[in-house]
Amino acid sequence: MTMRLDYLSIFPAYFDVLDISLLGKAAVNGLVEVHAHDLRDWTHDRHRTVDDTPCGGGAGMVMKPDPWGEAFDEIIGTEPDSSVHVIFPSPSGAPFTQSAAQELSSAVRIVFCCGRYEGIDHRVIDYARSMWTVHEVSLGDYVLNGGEVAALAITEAVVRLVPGFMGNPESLAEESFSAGQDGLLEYPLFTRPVSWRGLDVPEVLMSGHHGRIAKWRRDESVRLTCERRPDLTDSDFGVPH
Ligand SMILES: Nc1nc2cc(Br)ccc2s1
Repeated sequence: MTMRLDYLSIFPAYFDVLDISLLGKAAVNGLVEVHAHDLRDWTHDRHRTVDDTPCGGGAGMVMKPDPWGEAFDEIIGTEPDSSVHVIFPSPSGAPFTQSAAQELSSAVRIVFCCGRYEGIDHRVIDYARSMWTVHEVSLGDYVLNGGEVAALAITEAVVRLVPGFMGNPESLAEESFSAGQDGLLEYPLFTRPVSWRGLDVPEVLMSGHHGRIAKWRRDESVRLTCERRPDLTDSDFGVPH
């Protein structure tokens, strides 16, 4: 099954980067198909205008609905289809999570709508909700200049979970937030040399005692999660299962 990814943006060149590294390889072996589109291709005036002043006043500009609607008609179609996932990165979106990435990794089509300026006319999102499965998502409590960087981050989080993408899918099981980690942060990692600039690999990791190593790793994951992400902990984490 090939996952088709479309990107609508006034800066489609942001997505040239998807031709390199693992993502490029996935495209080559047919796992994903990437299409970036310039929203201005659906304007009809000499200046290829995509924005206008906000109704009700206020600073900045808002993206006009017309180009988005015409782009949707051509890229996605005019019939409702809940199997199409349309993602609007937005500072006011719901936090994007690893479980959302996991769910999206089985999608057949994902369309990223990258806003600029102060944002997109809300009717575009309302229209999209009437047609497809829409996700308004945020990557964190900070504001970017547009949705493109967020779309790239979401793409990477999703595509790496597509079956067949990662050479060694076992490595996914032990990552932060993965189910295999019980949603805990990943433990610290070490490799050779055993001693480096006066800093040594924890002895337990060199002991060859798998039970002790597993316990050390679990304890470190719980410690890190409690320290850095108390929002992820619940009363159970303190007590190893
Ligand atoms: N954190 C985020 N900031 C922004 C800004 C714009 Br403009 C569009 C999308 C996003 S996602």
